[in-house]
Amino acid sequence: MADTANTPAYESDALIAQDIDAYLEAHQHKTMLRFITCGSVDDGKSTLIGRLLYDSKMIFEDQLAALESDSRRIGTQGQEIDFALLVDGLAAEREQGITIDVAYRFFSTEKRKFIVADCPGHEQYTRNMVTGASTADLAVILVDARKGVLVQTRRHSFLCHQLGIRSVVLAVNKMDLVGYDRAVFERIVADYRDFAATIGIENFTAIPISGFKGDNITAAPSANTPWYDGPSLIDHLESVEVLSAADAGKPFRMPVQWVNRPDLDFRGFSGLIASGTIASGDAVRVLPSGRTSSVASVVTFDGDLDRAIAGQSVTLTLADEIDCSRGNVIAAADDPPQVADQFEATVVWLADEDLHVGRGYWLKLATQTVSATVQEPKYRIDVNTMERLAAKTLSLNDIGVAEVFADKPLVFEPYATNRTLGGFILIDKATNATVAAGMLHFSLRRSQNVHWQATDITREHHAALKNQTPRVLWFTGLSGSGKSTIANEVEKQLALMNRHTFLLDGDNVRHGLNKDLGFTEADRIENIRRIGEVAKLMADAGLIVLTAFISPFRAERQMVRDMLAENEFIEIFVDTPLEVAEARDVKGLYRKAREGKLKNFTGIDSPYEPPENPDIVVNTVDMTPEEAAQYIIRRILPLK
Ligand SMILES: Nc1ncnc2c1ncn2[C@@H]1O[C@H](COP(=O)(O)OS(=O)(=O)O)[C@@H](OP(=O)(O)O)[C@H]1O
Ligand SMILES: Nc1ncnc2c1ncn2[C@@H]1O[C@H](COP(=O)(O)OP(=O)(O)O)[C@@H](O)[C@H]1O
Repeated sequence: MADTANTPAYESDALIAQDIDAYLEAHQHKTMLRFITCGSVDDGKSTLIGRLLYDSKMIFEDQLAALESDSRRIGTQGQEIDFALLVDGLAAEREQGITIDVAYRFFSTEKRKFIVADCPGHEQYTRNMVTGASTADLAVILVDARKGVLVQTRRHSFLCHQLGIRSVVLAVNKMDLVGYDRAVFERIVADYRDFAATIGIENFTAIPISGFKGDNITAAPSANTPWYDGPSLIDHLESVEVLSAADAGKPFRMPVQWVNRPDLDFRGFSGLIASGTIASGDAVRVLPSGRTSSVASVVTFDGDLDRAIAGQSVTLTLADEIDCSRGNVIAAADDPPQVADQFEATVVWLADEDLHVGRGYWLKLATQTVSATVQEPKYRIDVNTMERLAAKTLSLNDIGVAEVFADKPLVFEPYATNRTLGGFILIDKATNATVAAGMLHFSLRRSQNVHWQATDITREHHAALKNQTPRVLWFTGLSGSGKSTIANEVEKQLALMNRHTFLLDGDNVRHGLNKDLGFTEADRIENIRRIGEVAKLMADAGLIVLTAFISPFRAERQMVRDMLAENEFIEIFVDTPLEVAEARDVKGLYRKAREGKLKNFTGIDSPYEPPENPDIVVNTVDMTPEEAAQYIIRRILPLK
């Protein structure tokens, strides 16, 4: 009965049949609501989605594809835009190697278009939910009326709130199985309200439904719930304010995606408006440089606009020739976002491999990409109990709060204010996989107060005074491979050639600067990071630096290479087999490690990642230290 009673009559069917152009035109101007459905497998999520699609006479994806090709054939573009939105999001994530188990479905009613992210399964729930929720405006939290608020309900609500979803619908489903009992509904709503307040959800809309029978899905109240005086689910989804509308009221921000320069006469900055509105004549500021100008024109594919708003893709031309490139943000001149390089953030770990504290990852925020490290988490959150737990690292599906340090300033806003400029992902530099999603809270005050001091005597001056080209000769290899012995020999020979050098090794680093560090993975990463920074300063001072550390991980050696000028970093692999180094056992450490008296020993129970493309390889089985040194020097000459 509810089935037929709730099925509305749709004009769109007739319109599609008679005048596809008119249909597409009307369709394109409807607002779009992105929402996520959360619930356990048996909460009736699939039934509900099926019901929504069915009752709204959903345009099935294959029909949409047919429509799309039809529209192409008859020269209309309207339909393609929406579909691309759907497909693009997925493609971008696939490129980043993330496993997505989120099904996105598209449907539309007379009033609005919808994209619903359906995140099935218990396994890897966090990863799925983060993927689905990060772009959603609203969450439908499904609760089985027979079971009430469960641990999953709490977890899903918490995650949605963390990801910035501010519209929550508590859909109390399977009301038919509790006899449409008002008291049951009200008790669940009261329970949920108590919980919601503890995690910061201030309000939500509770609707008693039956996905199976169709009660209160498209029309309310259903005859079975005369006591309910709220909207039907569809009514609510059609009328709730969408995020992009809210974003339009905020200050103007547009991350620059690319500089559009078809010829010498035109230079425009293209991007998607993240918030606010823009019109020609508006004063803008380009960040991080802080330069100001005003908008000369707002250009789109279909011609110039008087005004553009959040959610639109536009090209801006400016009145002045100022520097502005991909990754910059064009913002309201009098209300710009912040610029900083150190932050506190919530980090959701999405990869099988744990977070390496201190390792450099690519951080992508809007159109900006920088190298960044995550510090040891302040805590991680048990998503079932909301408890804060101590953590040394983050594992798959963990959510933690940690400081994040970027190697360059980022234009940002707190995620709670602006999802586009506050949300980021971390990418493993070696595998290119997305390993984390994050939400910036605020910048650390110390990062705002540290500024680069431009010095008059440049690194070029320093090098010229020493009459040499600075280099960092980075020796890497197992303990006992011969790094120190050979580096020492190289330094002696360079000294004979009047070169200005400095050898960094365990004796002068691990006993001083790094005496607080041991041999855990995180400590080794930090050890190499600091040594890299010191080597860089010394190279800036014009020196030829030699370093002799195991430096077991490719990622950190690459990090140091990236820190230095082109061709300055020379990776020298002291390629001594483990058996040989172990037989030498200069300090007796291999024996101790074999006896289990020394943990985390490289080559025994801690990994060594040999270089894939070292600049120089030396073989200490066939070469004496002197020969190896000679060979290295020949390879690095000339040094002027
Ligand atoms: N667990 C464990 N694993 C490896 N090495 C150990 C360990 N404990 C102490 N040592 C001694 O410390 C030296 C290695 O320090 P490094 O700073 O080169 O190591 S790392 O680059 O941070 O991995 C290394 O010196 P070398 O033999 O000169 O390489 C060892 O003597
Ligand atoms: N061809 C060689 N090159 C370097 N060291 C060698 C060679 N042959 C033997 N050795 C010996 O191996 C040991 C290497 O130790 P060390 O230089 O401290 O290694 P690492 O710094 O890599 O731990 C020294 O005792 C050195 O005399």
